[in-house]
Amino acid sequence: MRGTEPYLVVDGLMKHYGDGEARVQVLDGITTKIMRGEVCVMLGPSGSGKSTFLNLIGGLEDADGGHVSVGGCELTALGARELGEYRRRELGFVFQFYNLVPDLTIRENIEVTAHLSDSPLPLEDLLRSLGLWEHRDKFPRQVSGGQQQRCAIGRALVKNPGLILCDEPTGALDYKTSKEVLELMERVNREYGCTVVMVTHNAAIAGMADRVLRLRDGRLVEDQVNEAPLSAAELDW
Ligand SMILES: Nc1ncnc2c1ncn2[C@@H]1O[C@H](COP(=O)(O)OP(=O)(O)OP(=O)(O)O)[C@@H](O)[C@H]1O
Repeated sequence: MRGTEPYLVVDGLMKHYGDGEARVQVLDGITTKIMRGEVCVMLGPSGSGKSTFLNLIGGLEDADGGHVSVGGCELTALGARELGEYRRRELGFVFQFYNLVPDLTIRENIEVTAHLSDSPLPLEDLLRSLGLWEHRDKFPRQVSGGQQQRCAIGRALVKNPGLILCDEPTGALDYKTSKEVLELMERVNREYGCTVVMVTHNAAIAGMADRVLRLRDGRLVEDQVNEAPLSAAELDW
């Protein structure tokens, strides 16, 4: 559901780790513009810098050079406190291994982040929409991996964020459950209008993207708009 307004603007983004012989240039001048409401899929081999890219956009790490702006807010100019506020207001994160709190129920895992928002989505509607209503009082260990990932998506979404960053969201799931989670992400994007940036090893997932980015050795070797994305249900691998 791509709009026409640039939402995530990345210009000449640089990041390295280590010094001297141990120095690794992880991101080497990334420049792209992602429109509001786009589903953007980033592909690239292991070690190409995908997670680092997400961490910089998510304000979890500092860049060495270049600029990132999200919804008109220049991240590289923000201090630690303002970055925390940016994450709270604008961002939802979804990880490969769900990262749920084991001692909280499914409902409570989502409720915790709802409290961080000034305008959270209604919890009951969200639990029903995620297919988690009947599991709401269970603990994460009592539900399947797919249900745990649905809960993690709910936790990211309940804040009603502008941007959802997903790092290998289907990496730990089987084929059928992966498709269900991707269909949920598609619905979330359509219904709530949030921009989605999804990092994955699975090239087939690029079929549902409005924009495909491909990283190799810290450089963007592809930045392509997909004029006719497939629905998540049509993906196959
Ligand atoms: N905190 C760190 N300190 C030192 N090197 C790091 C650090 N984080 C990442 N790296 C290195 O940066 C490079 C890119 O890592 P990154 O995790 O961004 O790649 P990736 O494309 O997400 O890989 P994968 O698909 O395996 O998750 C790798 O060579 C990695 O070893």
